[in-house]
Amino acid sequence: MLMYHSNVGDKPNKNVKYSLLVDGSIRDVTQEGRSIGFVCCSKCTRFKLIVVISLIIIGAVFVTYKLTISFRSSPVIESSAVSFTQSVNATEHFSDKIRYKHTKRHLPECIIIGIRKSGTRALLTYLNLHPHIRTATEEIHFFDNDDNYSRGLEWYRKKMPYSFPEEITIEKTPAYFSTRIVPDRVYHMNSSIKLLLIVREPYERTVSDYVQISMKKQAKNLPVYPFEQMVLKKNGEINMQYSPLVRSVYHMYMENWLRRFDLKQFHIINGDNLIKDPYSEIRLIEDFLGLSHRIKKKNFYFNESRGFFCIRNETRDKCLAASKGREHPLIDSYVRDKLKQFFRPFNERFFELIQRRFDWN
Ligand SMILES: Nc1ncnc2c1ncn2[C@@H]1O[C@H](COP(=O)(O)OS(=O)(=O)O)[C@@H](OP(=O)(O)O)[C@H]1O
Repeated sequence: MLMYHSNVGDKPNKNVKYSLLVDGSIRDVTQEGRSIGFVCCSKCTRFKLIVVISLIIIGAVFVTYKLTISFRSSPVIESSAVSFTQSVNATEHFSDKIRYKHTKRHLPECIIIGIRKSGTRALLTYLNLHPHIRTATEEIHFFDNDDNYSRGLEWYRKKMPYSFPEEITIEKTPAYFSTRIVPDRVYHMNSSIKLLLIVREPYERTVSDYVQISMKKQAKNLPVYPFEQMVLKKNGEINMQYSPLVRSVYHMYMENWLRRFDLKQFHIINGDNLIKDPYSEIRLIEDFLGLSHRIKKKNFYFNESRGFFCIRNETRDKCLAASKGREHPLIDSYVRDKLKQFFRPFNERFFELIQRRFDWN
């Protein structure tokens, strides 16, 4: 039904305020909307015809727009049905299972390459709040695992969530940062990819890595030794064979990545700050990815019992799994100071490489 101001008829009827186009004819109505009869189309002026045609075009554009929106909001459940409760508790899995029309699986345009135990899961979970970011739920280990890599890029692509072309797909596998072959392989896939690297104070990260490995050993009934015994040799020297410690010597790995990629392709996230102030770190990432600021302060709330930030939006309220934010053992202060001292020159080298400092030293 289309309305416009009317002046039809030989003798203007004061009651007539508008005419409606009904089935190709024009019907006059009063301002109150009462119909007072049909007026023959042949009396239409050229002006009125232009107005009618314009309104039809506007209507057609509006209908097309509405149809586009409805395409996007009518998901197709791809595999097993997921209940609403599941969707709230495990939204990342949920987004993997539903497929919106006009979406495809895309190779990632951005990868979280590490560093292990620096908050990579929290980072991915937070970024998943953004309406233009799609994240792969699992760590895919494509570039660091020879078997997976030999399956080819098509295998990798199929591990990605469905996304619209304008959305950014992100995968995280923290082992990428410390695996020598990975930069070459990533470069081969996409030399202009964006890389997110989250780092944490190296001593804290080492302890976190130790705790993770100890828990896994415990679960397999394997013996677990104190941290101090693992990081120091019997003669008191630092045990450079201990992998959680070696993984905190960031500059070695960074040098390897910078052989392939320009520093501009990296955004480095302060993992210690992500714990304290996730919102400000996420804003910087939105800028780096060229996205509008859609993740808001209100999406984060501090959960007292967890001692960490959790997230919420209209559909979900989520804290990370209990395996994130584990209690750390109390470490002998002599060993702690010795390790911090040990990391100092390596940290300096890392700061030089990334042209930025953290307050670790
Ligand atoms: N919001 C929130 N909730 C819980 N935990 C948080 C959060 N933000 C950052 N962190 C820190 O993330 C640390 C685990 O890092 P990763 O996710 O990179 O670990 S992993 O490499 O994927 O295993 C984890 O380390 P630990 O404290 O040693 O468990 C946390 O300190």
